[in-house]
Amino acid sequence: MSARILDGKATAATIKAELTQRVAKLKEQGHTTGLGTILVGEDPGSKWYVGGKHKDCAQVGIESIRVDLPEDTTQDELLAQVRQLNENPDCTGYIVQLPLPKHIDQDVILEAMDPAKDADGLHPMNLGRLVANVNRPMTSPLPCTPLGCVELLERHGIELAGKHVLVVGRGVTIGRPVGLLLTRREINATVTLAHTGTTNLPELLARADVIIAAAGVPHIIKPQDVKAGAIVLDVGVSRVDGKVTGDVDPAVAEVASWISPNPGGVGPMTRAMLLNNVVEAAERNAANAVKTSN
Ligand SMILES: Nc1nc(=O)c2c([nH]1)NC[C@@H]1CN(c3ccc(C(=O)N[C@@H](CCC(=O)O)C(=O)O)cc3)C=[N+]21
Repeated sequence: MSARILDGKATAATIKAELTQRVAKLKEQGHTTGLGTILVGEDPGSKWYVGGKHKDCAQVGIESIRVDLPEDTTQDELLAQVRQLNENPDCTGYIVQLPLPKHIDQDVILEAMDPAKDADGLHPMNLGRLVANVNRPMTSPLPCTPLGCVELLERHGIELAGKHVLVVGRGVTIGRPVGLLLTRREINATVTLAHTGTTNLPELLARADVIIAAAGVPHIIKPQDVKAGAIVLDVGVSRVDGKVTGDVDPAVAEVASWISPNPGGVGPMTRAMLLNNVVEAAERNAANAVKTSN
């Protein structure tokens, strides 16, 4: 048996086509949609990601504002840039590319962002809203990678209600928030969160209906670890000999029913969901403008 492919690249292209329409509609109504990025330092991987986000914006008609700062930027200088984007009316949403240099406190920067412009969904206010809201529709930005995982499964017709999902990895961008999203009432999955302190990972892996591998350890998930017919999302990104390498051994495709490739799976979906967050923020602004003018 060979698993079917959760094609993130193709799905992201479909989503981008839909977003293009929504951006055009906003434009007709006189609203511009703009994404800002702040990059600190010279890391080639981070530069490549940021460059990709600007290309994505150009494709869907979103304006983009790029702020690149030197590695030795102080925390106060970065805060000043954050405040500028908070005030800039052409910037509908923005991200501060992570990780930041060690001399800058990431939490201080994230907390200084306007939560309404937080395109990554990582501001503590927005993470808190995700914790607090179980039933009601979410009206605040959600973290892009968890959203990308959910959207990738939904658009392949995969139902998550009642399924046992094992998340491997407890990072703030995916591991911790994805469980909050999957246990919302409208999705109704059951979630286990495993991490480096977990003592029975083999047992948990063997039982899982869905595995979300987000540990950032190359090929830690092996075919013998996985239940026959499991659905496997490969989220981890490492570089081995310069090549993008996921957390999932490609041989897992012989055992799983569905698998997301890496590259070509969750990565492109993360980028599409960033655009989605910016467009949703612009749509909320447009709706609020109508309310206040009435
Ligand atoms: N504030 C912030 N927001 C982020 O969303 C954020 C971040 N910081 N820091 C770094 C991580 C990583 N990340 C990826 C996005 C897209 C791909 C992606 O599209 N990858 C392609 C190509 C991979 C390649 O060839 O290098 C793929 O999977 O097919 C991967 C990784 C976003 N991140």
